[in-house]
Amino acid sequence: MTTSPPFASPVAWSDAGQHTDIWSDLCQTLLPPYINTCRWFAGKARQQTGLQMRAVMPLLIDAESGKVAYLTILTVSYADGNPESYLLPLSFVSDRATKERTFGVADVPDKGRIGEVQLAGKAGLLIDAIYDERFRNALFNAIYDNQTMAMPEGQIRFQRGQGLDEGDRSLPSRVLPVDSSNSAMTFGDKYFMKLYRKLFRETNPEVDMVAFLTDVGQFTHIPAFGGSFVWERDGIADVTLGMVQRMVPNDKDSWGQTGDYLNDFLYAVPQRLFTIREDVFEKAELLGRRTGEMHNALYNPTASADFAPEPFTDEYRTFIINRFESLLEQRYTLLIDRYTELDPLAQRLAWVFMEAREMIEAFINDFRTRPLGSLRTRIHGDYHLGQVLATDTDFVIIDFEGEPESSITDRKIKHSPLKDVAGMIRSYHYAVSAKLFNSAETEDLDPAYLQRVSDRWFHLIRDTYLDAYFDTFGSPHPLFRNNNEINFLLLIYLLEKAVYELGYEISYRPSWVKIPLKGIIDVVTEIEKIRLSDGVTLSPDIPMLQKGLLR
Ligand SMILES: Nc1ncnc2c1ncn2[C@@H]1O[C@H](COP(=O)(O)OP(=O)(O)O)[C@@H](O)[C@H]1O
Ligand SMILES: O=P(O)(O)O[C@H]1O[C@H](CO)[C@@H](O[C@H]2O[C@H](CO)[C@@H](O)[C@H](O)[C@H]2O)[C@H](O)[C@H]1O
Repeated sequence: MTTSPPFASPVAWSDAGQHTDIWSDLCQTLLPPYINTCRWFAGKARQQTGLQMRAVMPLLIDAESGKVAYLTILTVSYADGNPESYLLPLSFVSDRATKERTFGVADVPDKGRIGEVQLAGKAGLLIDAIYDERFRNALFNAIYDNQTMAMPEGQIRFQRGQGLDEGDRSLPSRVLPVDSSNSAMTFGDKYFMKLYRKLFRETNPEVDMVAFLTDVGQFTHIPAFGGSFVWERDGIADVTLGMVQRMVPNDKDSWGQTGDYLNDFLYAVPQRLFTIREDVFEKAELLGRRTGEMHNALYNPTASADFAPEPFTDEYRTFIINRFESLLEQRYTLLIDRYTELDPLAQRLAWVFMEAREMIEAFINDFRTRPLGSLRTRIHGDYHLGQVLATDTDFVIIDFEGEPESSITDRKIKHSPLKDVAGMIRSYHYAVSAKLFNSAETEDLDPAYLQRVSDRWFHLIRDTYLDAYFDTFGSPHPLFRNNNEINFLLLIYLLEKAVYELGYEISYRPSWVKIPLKGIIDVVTEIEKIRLSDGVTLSPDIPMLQKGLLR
């Protein structure tokens, strides 16, 4: 990624920390196009109105040469809604470094290249510093050494956790080639470091969830905690910048493992054979059990207020209803804006969703008054197959950061654990839909046949997962009052998750939009069944689901 002519400034890279001009110039030139290519930048689908440099924090990355990188915080403003802040670490690699055969331009992959720059007459490349090994090492060693670094504003506190072993300083590192909401690095293939991209003025929930699950819940199916680094300022809430965990040796996550199993399934589909290997059921059962154990560990009536279980209060109901309404509003607006870019099937599904608006709103409204005796606790919050690493014989659950779209305060709200269960059920639905509807093997098959087969696979795996999950609680359990409440809450959370996913896919993977749309329509079909058998709950003047539009 290059620009021509290169960005030029009379200021040398090592002095740039004191010069605000260079940063405001970069915010007008190289940085906006760059961040719009990054997977971690969530504002791509929104109308951006400006980019400002909020903070510039120097970090010494090479003591001998005095080289620095900068941890910068960018604030992006939008035509609608609140601004967002992102962490972008920056490093400068001079052309000369390449000639001297030290770390150089050629070592930086395309996705890390921000643009060519000329600083105080020195030509080189401005890069995302995670691609500079010296920067990665500086972060890791600062955690190992429990350093505190004074910054122009406040300080960065690096804190080592129990999972980081003595002697493991200065390990070789690399950036993991995963495309996700944050950036992932490994050290000595023994430690995993996550650099948070979207920042909030609050401790990241991942840090307190992992601490609670390890110290109080004694839950062992998460990676051991290796430390964190946090930006601290007087009188302002801390901002978590990154975290280290033990690396879990795994071939793939459960999304990849389920995808492999689905390949076997897929090859038999054109021959009209329905075959699911016993291993697939065993894995779904084991995952149901591990999910139940995680929720048992999070259910602790004697825990401090942050984690103690709570009933379904009016305040919570209002929170869910308001969130649902604003999610729906945003999603309908996004769908209308992007409608012409959708493929024909997605367009038909989008119509059914739009026609179902009144029914969905009436269902959500029912949540306001329905008596609920179940309880709420802290939960994972963004639970799906990609958040579960598959080891040889078991599972390890990762990424307790919560939903990337929500504020940190909202991510700490207690929910029924069924919200996580709904997340995993949605994920099984995603896995089979993505495989059957996006593969060459099934391209020529009748879509109605594919849909039947896909639904059958999904229902069998979902029920296996659910049975194993509920078995871990024994019966009855204070978290779940009765089956009626379980069914109602699952529907609410399934619908909420699918509506959330719709926005996620429009922003990140438009060709996948039909998967959450189908998920929404399936839940609305279930709601309609309730409505037909219970004329009292929902008003009869609301139109029925317009499935005819799918033809
Ligand atoms: N402790 C770990 N050990 C090994 N790999 C991990 C570990 N934690 C995360 N990963 C890998 O990094 C990817 C991204 O991590 P995740 O926590 O999901 O980040 P994000 O918040 O960006 O979604 C995961 O999908 C997984 O492949
Ligand atoms: O893992 P993240 O915290 O970045 O979560 C976000 O990205 C997920 C995709 O990577 C997204 O998950 C959706 O797609 C998955 C398949 O790729 C599927 O298994 C999930 O069920 C579906 O929700 C997640 O919603 C988003 O928050």
